[in-house]
Amino acid sequence: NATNDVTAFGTGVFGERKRFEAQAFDGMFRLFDETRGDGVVTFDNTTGTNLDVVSINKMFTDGSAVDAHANAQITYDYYQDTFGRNSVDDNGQILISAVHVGDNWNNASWNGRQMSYGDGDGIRFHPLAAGLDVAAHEMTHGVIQHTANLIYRNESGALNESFADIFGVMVDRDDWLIGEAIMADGTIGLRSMEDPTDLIERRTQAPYPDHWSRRYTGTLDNGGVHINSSINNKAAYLVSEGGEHFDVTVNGVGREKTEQIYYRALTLYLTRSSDFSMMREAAIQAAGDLYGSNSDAVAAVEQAYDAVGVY
Ligand SMILES: O=C(O)[C@H](CCc1ccccc1)CC1(C(=O)N[C@@H](Cc2c[nH]c3ccccc23)C(=O)O)CCCC1
Ligand SMILES: [Zn+2]
Repeated sequence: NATNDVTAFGTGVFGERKRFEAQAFDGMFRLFDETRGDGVVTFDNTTGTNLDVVSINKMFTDGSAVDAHANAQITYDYYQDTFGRNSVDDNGQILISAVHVGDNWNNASWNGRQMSYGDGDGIRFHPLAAGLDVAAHEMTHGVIQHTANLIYRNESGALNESFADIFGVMVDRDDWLIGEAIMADGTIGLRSMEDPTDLIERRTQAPYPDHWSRRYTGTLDNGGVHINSSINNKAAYLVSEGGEHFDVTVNGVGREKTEQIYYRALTLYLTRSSDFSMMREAAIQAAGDLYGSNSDAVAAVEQAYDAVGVY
């Protein structure tokens, strides 16, 4: 209840000071924020008791816990402020984050109920909770689950992954890279929406594709869900920023219109089995609904999907 809500402080993985809502209880403090929906809660997976991360005072020193908690709050606020959505289910579902999952685990995940973050091995990855775009990526899987619920394999799965990347970079607004803050191996990020072929995908050791003709057609990674997502990522980038791609010129319409177009397509028009071609139609329809059927936005969407070879 409101009386226990406190403002607490902490230092993130990279030492930056943060301030966030937490809760006082039994003379201690815990990473449980009751001011957002039914709550934002963060726990340390190593304690095994599913207890929220606690502190004897208002200063939290577990960097992963501080970052996971603050990033979940930022992502909650993004969905509320940008789309009027109250958490992953639009009904205030509690946002749970677990940190220090696995043994130097070089990954993160959404398991249908919570976000989980590995500490990374310090060679390939820093603690993944430090990535705001990672938290937003994981929470967006929760949003997708409660909306189009795109099947997690082949083209529908690549769209699932692409939406998670799109809203990942929209929350962490500074660039079009996923994971730029958490790479320990000197690469610029995990994936680039601006130039997918700048980076190599780990399983196939191939550059991420930036055109449908370069799609992965194998069975690894559930049919390349983290690989072919880059085709739709490039299209979304072009809708927003514009550019010349495979001899097609796209006149971008900016991040504000792009995030509204993709959110409307995801929540109103896509279904579990939607493929890339349906993604094109859904984005055209959403852009038309929002900005008019003869708008720059509709033109940008058509040009962008032409540019990546999706019709
Ligand atoms: O949410 C997701 O799609 C990814 C979840 C992966 C997963 C799936 C099932 C069970 C456990 C983990 C996690 C992220 C991801 O894109 N992982 C990629 C890339 C990757 C990260 N660490 C790796 C280590 C080895 C190979 C690939 C990877 C993957 O798992 O493919 C998202 C943002 C950053 C990490
Ligand atoms: Zn994902």
